[in-house]
Amino acid sequence: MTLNGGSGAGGSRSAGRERDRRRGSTPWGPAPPLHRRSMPVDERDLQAALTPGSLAATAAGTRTQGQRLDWPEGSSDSLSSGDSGSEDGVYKVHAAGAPGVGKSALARIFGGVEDGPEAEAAGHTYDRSITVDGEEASLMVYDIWEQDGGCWLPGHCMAMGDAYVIVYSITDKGSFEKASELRVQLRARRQTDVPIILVGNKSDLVRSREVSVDEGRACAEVFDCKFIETSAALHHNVQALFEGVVRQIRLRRDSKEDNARRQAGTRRRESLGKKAKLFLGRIVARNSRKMAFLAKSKSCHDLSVL
Ligand SMILES: Nc1nc2c(ncn2[C@@H]2O[C@H](COP(=O)(O)OP(=O)(O)OP(=O)(O)O)[C@@H](O)[C@H]2O)c(=O)[nH]1
Repeated sequence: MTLNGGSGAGGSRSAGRERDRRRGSTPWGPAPPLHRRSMPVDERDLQAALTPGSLAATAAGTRTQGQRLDWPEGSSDSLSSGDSGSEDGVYKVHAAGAPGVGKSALARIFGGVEDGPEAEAAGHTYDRSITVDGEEASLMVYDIWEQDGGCWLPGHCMAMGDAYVIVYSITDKGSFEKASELRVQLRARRQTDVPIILVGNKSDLVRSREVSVDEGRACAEVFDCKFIETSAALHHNVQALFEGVVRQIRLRRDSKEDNARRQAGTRRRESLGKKAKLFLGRIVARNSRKMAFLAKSKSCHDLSVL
């Protein structure tokens, strides 16, 4: 996030920033008039905000305020009364990446916060309810990744996310390499199958491109995550990114439920002969491994499939 030496959490956070490390940036115009959904946080606020109760309360507050939160253009998103699928009702999404790649810009677009002085005061956490594929989801996007590659609360950042958006700038090879590092660190910390989306931002800066689309896609395939290129400046693919995040979380949730159902079914079939059971199990496992491999190797750019 572009943070001037302001007050509060934002001010202290920005104190050690090395602004000249930012690359390929051009000023961009104000965001379309959206409802603002952000809040300033400091470390204590964040600790409190991370408790399941307060997250649920935030989500509930979002709904009771009854505001409609629209994407910029041509969106089918709307506020509805349904529940989102995460345990506490809010999907927690972390934006990570090297300095100056556009994490804050993307988060602010999601939160509907306009660029400029208002954004400086807005804080680093953005919540919003969106409807994806006819089902409402509440998202809390955390833009709290520090420039030294850590986070205000590293344990929390790595442990509490329902999804991670690892951003690099297509104009900065170093940020691309950093993204791979982060991906490795994240997988080392998170044993669970948490969705990670690799985001090549600043796709509008075509002349300064240092990372090709193919390199981005290949990296996502190697690291087993999803891939999308965005331009926060042009608001290009930002909606697709956050809708994709929701779809990825849901797909994993659904696949866990399927597995649980399959296991329950297996227990019911215990009366079947042992040999037949083993035989069927092996065929199913072999097929699903094959299918998973094929799907993974072809679909890193498709955020609507696993
Ligand atoms: N041209 C262009 N500039 C962008 C884009 N996204 C962000 N920027 C600019 O890049 C600079 C850094 O953006 P930020 O959103 O502050 O980046 P960040 O990753 O949050 O940076 P830190 O908070 O320092 O980690 C700002 O000047 C933005 O206006 C983009 O898609 N295209």
